Amino acid sequence: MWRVLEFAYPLRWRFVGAGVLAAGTEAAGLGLMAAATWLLATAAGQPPLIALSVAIVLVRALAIGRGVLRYVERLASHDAVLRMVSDVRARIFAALVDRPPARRGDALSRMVSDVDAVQDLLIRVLLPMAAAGTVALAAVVTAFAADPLVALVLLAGLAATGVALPLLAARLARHGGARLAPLRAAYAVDTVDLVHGAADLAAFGARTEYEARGAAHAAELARVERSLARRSFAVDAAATMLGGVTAMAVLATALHRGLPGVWLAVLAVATLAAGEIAQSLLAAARKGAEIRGSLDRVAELLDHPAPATADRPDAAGTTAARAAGTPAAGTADSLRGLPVPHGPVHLRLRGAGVRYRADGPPALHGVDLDLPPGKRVAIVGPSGAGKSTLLALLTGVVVPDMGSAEVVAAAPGPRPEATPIGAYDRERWPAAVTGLLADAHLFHASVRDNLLLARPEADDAELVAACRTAGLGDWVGEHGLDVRVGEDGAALSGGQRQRLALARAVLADPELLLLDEPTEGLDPGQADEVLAAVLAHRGDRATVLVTHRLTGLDAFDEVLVLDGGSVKERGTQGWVRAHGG
Ligand SMILES: Nc1ncnc2c1ncn2[C@@H]1O[C@H](COP(=O)(O)OP(=O)(O)OP(=O)(O)O)[C@@H](O)[C@H]1O
Repeated sequence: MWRVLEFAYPLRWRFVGAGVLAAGTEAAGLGLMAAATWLLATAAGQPPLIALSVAIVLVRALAIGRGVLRYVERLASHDAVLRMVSDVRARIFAALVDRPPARRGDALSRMVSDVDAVQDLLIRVLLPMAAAGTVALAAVVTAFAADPLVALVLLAGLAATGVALPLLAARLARHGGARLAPLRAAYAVDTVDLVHGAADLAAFGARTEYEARGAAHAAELARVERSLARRSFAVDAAATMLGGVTAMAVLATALHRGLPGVWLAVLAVATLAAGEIAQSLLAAARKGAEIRGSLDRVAELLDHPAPATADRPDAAGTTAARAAGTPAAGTADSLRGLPVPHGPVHLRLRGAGVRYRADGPPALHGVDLDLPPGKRVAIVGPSGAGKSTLLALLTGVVVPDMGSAEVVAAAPGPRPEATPIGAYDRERWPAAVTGLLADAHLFHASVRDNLLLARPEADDAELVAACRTAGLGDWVGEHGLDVRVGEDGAALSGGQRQRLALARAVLADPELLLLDEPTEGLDPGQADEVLAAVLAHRGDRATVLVTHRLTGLDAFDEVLVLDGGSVKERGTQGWVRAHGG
């Protein structure tokens, strides 16, 4: 909680203002009850109207003031919280972007609810607690002025309702959350499996079994939720009863102490009202217990920016940032670095190795590769050989654990001869090196928007030309650029999806184009045609192609065969021909 509250510090006066308004609202409510009771009790004695006029004005003022205060308080508290949350959201987003894709999914799916928890912490937990605590204390102090013993009884009643019961409610909520979380997770997994896997479950006759499993989890979840709801209602009922008992105890004490009749009425009604304010702490305590996990996750994300490769505490992003002399990854600053060179770049891998897990085998090791401007390299190898990892080194998403991945200076200058790729401005690095990478994502937007991502200033003619190069020219001619592609390209066929992703890479037109199996899903004839068109478009600029097929590699200067993370063979065009390409 404290880590998250650091974001509230710059807005502290706004929060103090919101707290004062919240306390004012509660105080106005309590004052209204007390003043109205005094007015009714006094009016029963039929005094001259002049004796009641102040109370009448006060009741009106408090009745109107309470509504106005509540409105202004809502505006002020939400304004402060939304300012703070936008800051937290930006920091979390930056931390997530720096995570390796493999570790983003879970954090991403939770991000929305976890950030909402930050909002709830202030609006539903801390501000109500501060307001209720202040007003309850003010009520006790006021009662003290009437009679110390009455104040003591009131204090005991309010402490039981506003402290002991909320602690119990928070404990129950924590305990309940721990029981519900795995059941809800299982239920969510069942639902996703049943919806996304519906076709496969039907194809393998497993639908009934999966439905039965989902129904069993749902029934168990409902049973646990019912039992927790019963306990929670019992606490609510105890709080209501305690409010009544406190009011009666206050009344009895006031009678015993011989307080005047009007005071008896005012104290009894005001005690009931104060009890209600204390009861609102039950909801705050429950909410507090509910959002604990979310706050821990937010704090963890803010405190420990993820390394850029999976499960390696001291790798990638942080190494890159250190090498570049920039702050650690996870902050927006980590995206800044050296300016990306204009014009052709010369990249070089020397003994480069990557290890995703400290206790696992390296995904890549001892790889040497020279990529001067204009060179075309093909990387072939079986699945899991490390081909995509090699491309990730060139994009700077992954930083080598062993060896180096560097940019070689074109001419001697003030800079060192070679600079790590990770030292460059990550936002702008794609101008030098980018392409069609593994599992390219298509956005739930139009063809045009998906393409413009690569080059926002491109005009329609350039978009259509890129589509034509990728073999999507006819389709775009027929459907236009404004047709929407669906979630991750779901409205397109597999081949169209792949071609659109390729067109985007072609449009980006970097100095070094990376293509990770760009023709996957196309039949061999089409694949050769598309690859030839892309290479023709590239002209004499550098390209690295990852492929499973040896055909069509005549146009490449070097072929690298990767297996088990290391280079097993390397050759030139002659090598390809000798291997039947
Ligand atoms: N984010 C990751 N976390 C942990 N291990 C990973 C991660 N990415 C890849 N690996 C592992 O590293 C090895 C190399 O993977 P890589 O994706 O580079 O292979 P590839 O040659 O591109 O395979 P494919 O042809 O199937 O795409 C594999 O054993 C893979 O399981």
